[in-house]
Amino acid sequence: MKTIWGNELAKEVKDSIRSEVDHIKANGRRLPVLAVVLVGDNPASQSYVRSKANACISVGMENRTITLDGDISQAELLATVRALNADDKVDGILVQLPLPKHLDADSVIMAIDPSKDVDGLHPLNAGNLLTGRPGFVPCTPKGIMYMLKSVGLEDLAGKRAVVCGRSNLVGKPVALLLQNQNATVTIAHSKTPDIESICSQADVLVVAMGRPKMVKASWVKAGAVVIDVGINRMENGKLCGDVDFDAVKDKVSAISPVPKGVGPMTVCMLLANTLEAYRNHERG
Ligand SMILES: Nc1nc2c(c(=O)[nH]1)N[C@@H](CN(C=O)c1ccc(C(=O)N[C@@H](CCC(=O)O)C(=O)O)cc1)CN2
Repeated sequence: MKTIWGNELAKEVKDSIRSEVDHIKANGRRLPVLAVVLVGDNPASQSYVRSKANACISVGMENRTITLDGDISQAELLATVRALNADDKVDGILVQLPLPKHLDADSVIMAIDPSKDVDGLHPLNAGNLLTGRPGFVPCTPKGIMYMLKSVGLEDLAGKRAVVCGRSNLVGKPVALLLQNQNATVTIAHSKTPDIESICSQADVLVVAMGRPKMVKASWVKAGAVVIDVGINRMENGKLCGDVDFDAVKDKVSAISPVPKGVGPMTVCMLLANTLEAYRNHERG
C-alpha cells in the first residue's frame, strides 16, 4: 500500500509556483495578490484562512485577509466583494465557507468577478467545467486529480470511479473531472441505498461525506485507490478522515491520509489558481 502524502505533493507544486513568482519579482513586475474574506470567528475557518495567508507568503505572493464581524449584513458583505472586484491590484478573491447562517453564500459567490474566482465556485466557472471549457477548477478537486496522477492514474478509461458526496465544493466537480479523464463515474450520497456495495466496486474511491471513519474494509475493492476528503475532529482532539485508514490500508493499493492528505493540496491549488488569474489579468 502506498500512502499519498498531500503535504509532499503540495511542496512540489509550491516550489514550482515560487520559482515563477521569483521570476516575476526579478523582472520588477507587480506580484500576484490573493484576497481572502473571513466572516465571523469559526476557529476552523480562522485556521484555514491563516494557512492560506502563510502559503501566499511562502511562495512570495501577496495576501490580503479581510476579517468581517459575524453579524455583518448581506449588503455589507456584497459591498466588500464588489470593492475587491473593482480593485485592479487583486487577482484572486475567495470567501471562506461556511458563512454564518443568516448570509446567503450563493449570492455572495455569484457576486465575485468570475475572472477572480480562484475558488472556481461561480456558476460561470462551474459551467465551464461542465462543458469542458477553460476556467477555474475548485481547489480540492484539482488537488485530488493531482494526487491521482501522482500514483499513475491519469487516463481513467476502463476504471470505475465512485464519489461519495455531492457538494458544489468537492463531489460534483470531482465527478466531472474524473469523467473528463474517461472514468465511469457514480455519485453516491447520504441518501443512496446500499452505498457500501457501490463503493466496493470502485477502482477509484473519493469520499467526501463528513462522516468520521465511515468507510471500512468491506466498502473497498482490493487494489483500489482511495482519496479521503473528510476532516473530522475526534473527541481526543485528533483529526480523522471519512475512511477508517487502519482498517482499509492493507486492502488498497494507495490511500491519502488525514491529516497531510487532501487538505494541503486544497491550499496549494488555490495558489496555482491565483497565479493563473494573475497571468490572465496581465495578458489583459
Ligand atoms: N471558500 C472555500 N471554503 C472552504 C474550502 C474551499 O476550498 N474554499 N475548503 C474547506 C476548508 N479548507 C480550505 O478552505 C481547508 C481544509 C483543510 C486544510 C488542511 O490543510 N487541513 C490539514 C489539517 C489542518 C488541521 O490541523 O486542522 C490537513 O488535512 O492536513 C486546508 C484547507 C472548507 N471551506
